[in-house]
Parts: sequence; structure tokens; C-alpha cells
Amino acid sequence: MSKTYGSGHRALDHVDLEIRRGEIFALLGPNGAGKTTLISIICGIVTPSTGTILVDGHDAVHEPRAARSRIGLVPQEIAVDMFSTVGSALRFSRGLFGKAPDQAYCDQVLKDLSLWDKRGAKIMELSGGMKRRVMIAKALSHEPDILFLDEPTAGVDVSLRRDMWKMIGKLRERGTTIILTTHYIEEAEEMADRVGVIDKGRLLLVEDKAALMKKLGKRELDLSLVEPMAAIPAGLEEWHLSLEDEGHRLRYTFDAQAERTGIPSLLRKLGEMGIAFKDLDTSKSSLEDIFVGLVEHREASNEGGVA
Ligand SMILES: Nc1ncnc2c1ncn2[C@@H]1O[C@H](COP(=O)(O)OP(=O)(O)OP(=O)(O)O)[C@@H](O)[C@H]1O
Repeated sequence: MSKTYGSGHRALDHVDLEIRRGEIFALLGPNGAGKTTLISIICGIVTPSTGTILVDGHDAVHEPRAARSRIGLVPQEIAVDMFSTVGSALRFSRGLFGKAPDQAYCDQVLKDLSLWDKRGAKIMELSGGMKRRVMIAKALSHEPDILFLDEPTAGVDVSLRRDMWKMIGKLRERGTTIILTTHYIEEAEEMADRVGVIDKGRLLLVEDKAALMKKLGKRELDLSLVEPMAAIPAGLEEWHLSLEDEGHRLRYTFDAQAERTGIPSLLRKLGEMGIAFKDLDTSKSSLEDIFVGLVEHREASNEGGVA
């Protein structure tokens, strides 16, 4: 699908994506990448300019009610009736989807989200974190098979973040498909089965988490040499070093997730060889580096276009 807003801004550019039943899919991208637009289209809140969206076989544009009834959406912004109580907000949300009342189910949702004690409280009396839990409870009120969480842990404290991760794990065990957006790599790392990277409306890649984390795990160690060198001396082959800055810096690229990084042995070897350095610096690939790397790689391998 593609989406160009009335302003002429192309928020999504030929995004082609298939989500697997029962998986946790993390959509990773910087601000303005198009994540919310993508979710909003799938949930029938925004209409796509071109393309088709099938939700469990139902067309999101032509059968919006059937498609939407399968989805629970936790939006970024807290949007609830502040005067309602927690329990009645849940019952009301369920009713909106035409589901028969089921107090036992609603009670269980409240218990799972540590909201049971607050079931009689007015929403406006709750803390920000509790309000977020209510948003999730509401999204689950009609027993959706698919749950969208848009930036679920932005501005959330550590304990709520842990609870959310736990709750997401539980939902997955029950077979709920979960799609979350985030710009925190750690969040994707903790929870996702697969990760999609989106930037400027284009889906740059979709990969199993393990494969992506391997790519993200690259680190560099730069050693500023006391004496510049013309070439890398024999005896240092096993570290596959590169010489930078006209021979003033030795660079070692390593996998930070490996059990043995090779750094201590490299430093030992340099000492034995009498190669002195005056400073050392390590850096890791940022999300931005990864985006840049991905784009460059795609252009270089002439695979441009859509993922
Ligand atoms: N209704 C709209 N009209 C015009 N442009 C819009 C509209 N909604 C979003 N945009 C633009 O589309 C682009 C994608 O926005 P979107 O909210 O989908 O990004 P995002 O990846 O969710 O970012 P964030 O993490 O900041 O929420 C942005 O440049 C945004 O300004």
C-alpha cells in the first residue's frame, strides 16, 4: 500500500508486508517514518491511497467492521472518558464492538493488567501509567486476535514496562498476534519474533530478530597510534584490522554479543609487538547507522524498490 496525505506528503511508499498469525512483530523506525500511518490504515482510521489490506481475510477498506472487530488498538495518545470508571470503560468498549457482556472475561483482563483494585476508580483519578493500562484493557475488551501497540512504552516507567512485556508474552502464549511500533531497539530485542525497519515511508527490511540483532551487534574499537604506520604489520591478521586516518588509527570491528570479543588478546599482541597507542575509543552502530547502511547496501546491490 501507499499513502499520500492531502498535504502532498508521501507517508507510505509501496509497503508490502505480511504478518504471521501468532507472532510478535516489531515495526522499528524513527519519528515520522510512517509507523502510525501504517497502523491507522490497517485499523480503518486512515484510507490508503493505493493498495489492499487484508485482516484475517477481510478487506480493511471494503469490510471495515469485520476487519476492525479482529483488532485491538492501543494508540499512542491516552484517549478515554475520564469520568467513567475502569470497569465500565471496559464494558462500554466491548459493547461498541457488538460483543455480548462477559463479566468474567473483563475481570480477567483487569486482573492481568493489575487493574483489579482500581476497577471502581474513575479514570481521571489514576496515574499516567495506570491510564495506559486502562487503554490496553479497553483494546482487549472485545477479545481481539490481533493487538496493535503504538509506542507502548514511550514515557513509561520501568515497572510498567516490565508488566507490559509480561502481559504481551502472556497474550502471545494465548495465540494473539501482536504488532508493536517502537524506536527502541531494546524493545524489539526483548520481545519481537520478527522486526521490520521503516524509514521515510519505505520498508527497508523485514527479518527474524536474531538475524537483525547480529547486524546490530557490530562494534568498532579505534586505537590512535603514537607512530603512524604505512601498512598493518604481519602477525595481526586474525583480527582483520583496517588502517584509518592515513595510518594514524587502527580499527578493529567486532561482534559485541560474542562471548570473546578478541579485544584483550589484540591489546596483548600490540604490547608484545611494541605498537603503542595514545588513546582508544569504541563505538556501536546506532539505529541511524543501520538505516544508512541498509539503504547503501540496497543501492549498491541494485535491489532498490520495495521490500
Ligand atoms: N494527517 C496528516 N496529514 C499530513 N501529514 C501527516 C498526517 N499524519 C501524519 N503525517 C505525516 O506523515 C509522516 C509519517 O507520520 P507517522 O505519524 O505515520 O510517523 P511515525 O513513524 O508514527 O512517527 P512517530 O514515531 O513520531 O509517531 C510524518 O511526516 C507526518 O508529519
